[in-house]
Amino acid sequence: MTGTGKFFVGGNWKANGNKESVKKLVQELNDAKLEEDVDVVVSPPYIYLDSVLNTLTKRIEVSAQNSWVGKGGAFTGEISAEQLKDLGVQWVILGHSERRHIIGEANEFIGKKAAYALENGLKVIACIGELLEEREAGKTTEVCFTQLKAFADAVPSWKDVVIAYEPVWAIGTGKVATPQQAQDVHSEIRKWLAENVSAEASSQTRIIYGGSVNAANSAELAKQEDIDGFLVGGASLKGPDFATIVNSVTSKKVPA
Ligand SMILES: O=C[C@H](O)COP(=O)(O)O
Repeated sequence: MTGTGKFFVGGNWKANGNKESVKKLVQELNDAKLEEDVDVVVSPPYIYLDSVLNTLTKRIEVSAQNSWVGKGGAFTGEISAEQLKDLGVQWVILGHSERRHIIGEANEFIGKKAAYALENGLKVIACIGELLEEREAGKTTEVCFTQLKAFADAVPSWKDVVIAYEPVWAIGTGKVATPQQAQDVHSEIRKWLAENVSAEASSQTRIIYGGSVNAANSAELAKQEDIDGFLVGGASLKGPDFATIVNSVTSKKVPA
């Protein structure tokens, strides 16, 4: 089984940066030479979204790192999907492991967020992935499928959803999954989509990998048939490194 979707690379800046470093990063991205056949998205912290939208090349789309579960209102500290849309934001990352495991967001809540974001015209980067102890207990696919099902139960369509498989043990640790480890899970996710959603969702939904992706390891990962791109954390804070990861799409074209 192989996906047919366009290669996709997202840069999740998390809660990093300040006005000066964001300006520098935007400049680096504007100067970068990016392969054409890749969807490129960056995700700055909320407070920099507006300035990034106003200064970043339109070649690159912009994502929020979270959004509120429903209509905006009396929810102190939250940002609604309507507000993100109003600003011109095109994407939102939902279900990131840092929000699941540090903030405590649950599957059903995340699924509702995805449905509400889609309903309001945002595209969704839906994150799933297992903890180290879950992998060691042989529960990787069980955990991923449970998280996937929560999205599937809530969203009306997968057309505007990209799935990011991010094993938690690989995030920010420098311990990247091997290309084979990532490929095995991606292939299981694609099979799950075929069996539980539709053949169309299975072939067309991009399944991207996240977890210690960098400029040195992205080409090998990109060669795997079910890896349709990346969600990059730390390495997305350096424009030239992020551009190298985007351009690893060229190794996809070389038969592995
Ligand atoms: O959203 C991105 C992931 O959490 C990966 O982060 P990382 O590349 O710093 O490991």
